[in-house]
Amino acid sequence: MPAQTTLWQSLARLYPHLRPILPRLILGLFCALGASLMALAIPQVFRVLINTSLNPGGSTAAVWGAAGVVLGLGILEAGFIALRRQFVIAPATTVETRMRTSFYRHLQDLAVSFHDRWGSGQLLSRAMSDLNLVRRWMAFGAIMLVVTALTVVVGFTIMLFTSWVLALIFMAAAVPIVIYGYRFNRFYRQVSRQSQDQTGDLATTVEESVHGIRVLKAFGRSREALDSFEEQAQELRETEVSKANSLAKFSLVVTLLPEAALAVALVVGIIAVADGNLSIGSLVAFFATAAVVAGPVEAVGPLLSMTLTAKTAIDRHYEVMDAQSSIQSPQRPVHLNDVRGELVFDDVHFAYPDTKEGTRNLIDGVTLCLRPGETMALVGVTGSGKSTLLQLVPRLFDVTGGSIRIDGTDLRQLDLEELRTIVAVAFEDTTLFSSSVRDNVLLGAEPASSAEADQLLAQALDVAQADFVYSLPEGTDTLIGEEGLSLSGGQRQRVALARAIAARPTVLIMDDPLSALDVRTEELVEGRLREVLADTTTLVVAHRPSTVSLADRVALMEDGRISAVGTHAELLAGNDHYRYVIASLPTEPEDLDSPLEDGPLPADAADDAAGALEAPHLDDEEIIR
Ligand SMILES: Nc1ncnc2c1ncn2[C@@H]1O[C@H](COP(=O)(O)OP(=O)(O)OP(=O)(O)O)[C@@H](O)[C@H]1O
Repeated sequence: MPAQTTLWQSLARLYPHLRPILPRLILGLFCALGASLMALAIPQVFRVLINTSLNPGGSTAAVWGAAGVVLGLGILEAGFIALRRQFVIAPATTVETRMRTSFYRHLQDLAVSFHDRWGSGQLLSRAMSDLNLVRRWMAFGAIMLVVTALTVVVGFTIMLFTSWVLALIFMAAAVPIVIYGYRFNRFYRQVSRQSQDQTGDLATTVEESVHGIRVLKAFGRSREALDSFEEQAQELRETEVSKANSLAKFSLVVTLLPEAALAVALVVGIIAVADGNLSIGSLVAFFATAAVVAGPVEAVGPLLSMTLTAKTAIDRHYEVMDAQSSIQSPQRPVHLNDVRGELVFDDVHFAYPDTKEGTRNLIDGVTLCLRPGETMALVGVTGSGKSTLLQLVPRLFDVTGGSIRIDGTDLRQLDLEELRTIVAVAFEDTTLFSSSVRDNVLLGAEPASSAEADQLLAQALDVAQADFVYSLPEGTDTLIGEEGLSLSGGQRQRVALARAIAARPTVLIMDDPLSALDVRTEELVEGRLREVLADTTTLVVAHRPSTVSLADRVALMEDGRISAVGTHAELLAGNDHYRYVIASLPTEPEDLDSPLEDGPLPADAADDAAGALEAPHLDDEEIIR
């Protein structure tokens, strides 16, 4: 539940963003005020004109003079309005862009656990529509609210001096408006918050459906998805209708009551003129001023609603901006020179934040040592926490107990950016960005020159067996579409693997990144990886015996710990649980789409598990380190 704040507290949070543009906003305010004063001055010209020049014996020249003054005032009013726009629009869009950029930067900094909790649509609507609302309020709402208030005060003062009796009648209408406005404010704040949250939920639904369109179509669930979307859209519609109704009622009260008061004032005014207590010119000036004041009074409803919506948008913005990243660089980071790549897990414990109390930690005392340059496969039954353990290395999550060290230094002592240069990750679920193959592959690389970039790109694509990119329409410059949807699963995996390789990491973390490759391509990739990344320490989650057999050693994960470490052959020979896990792994790739997919399976890969059974037997105790 978000913390409740008052309108002023919420608006005050904008001050740091507004400070740099304050002079221009103030100039804009003066211009808006100038425009209002010009409008208010026009009735005074009428008063003078009617009371003097239109009387018998009045001069025609005075009428022309008055007309000229009215025209001049009108031109000045229009000029002030144009200047107001000039002063405020550009700086307000600058503030909007800056706020949006800092919002995006903050999203990048926030830990994965934050993104696990928040729907993407909620973040999207905060980044786009909420900041748009804030900008419109800054550029128009805030200024007009001040100008409206001042115009009403100045206008009412003029009306008071013109005829205090009529002015008090007009003023009487303000009492019920203020009372009703208080109720409107409370209701409208709630409903506008609800509507903005529902918009975010709806955006999440659209995002998920577009992302999962293949699954929806394949399972024939498009109809159900549409029904659920319609239901959400309907809820949003109802909220919007109740928002609009509440604003319409408030606007009605704000318009009707002053009009009714003016009707009463007209009767009283005419009687006063008939009795000789008020001049005709003053009566005309009073009503002309009332007409000028009526505009701002009627605008109070929409302006108030705009302000309340902006308040909600500011609150929603700061709910994200106030979230602290639980994973940060230390104040005084340790810098590692010449990293060798020894990776040590020392009694590592971890539980996800939403884990029920009293449940055993998912990672419950993992102790493991990877020597520099070693390739270690991580094996375990599904759900045993292998992927979770890998995510602790680049600090996507932090350990809740124990430590992970690179070359003897706790990861938490390293600068995050430096850590993520040392460690590169290739996930099974590959995310490619909407840009060229080249940009995707070189995402984590820091080449010194474009020639080096070309070389890195070619080498990474070669190692990942991703030569297919050269036959794409624009070669490596081909845009691979939103999240690489235009590529097949295996192609995407190879581009993502090339990305990890191009980063030239000292420690490479791979979460079953070759699952979509056929065994022979996988073997080729592994072979080339060994050559190119001979000094790279690699920890790879393996779901196939073929991947396992290519590793120097294998670590077996069981009940949140590493229960055995050894070569594939050693473990097969001496560990029942390992044999059980290996037997349950699929031997076939999930997606045969490589250029070599039609080739025969190499005999050694096919016979892998069986052949290894003949390996010598070793005790678990003997092989664990
Ligand atoms: N972000 C998360 N928040 C909460 N729980 C999670 C999260 N990610 C995974 N889990 C839970 O942690 C457990 C281990 O998941 P993990 O993906 O690490 O297992 P795994 O051994 O890699 O499984 P598999 O072999 O099927 O990929 C699962 O029960 C899963 O539901």
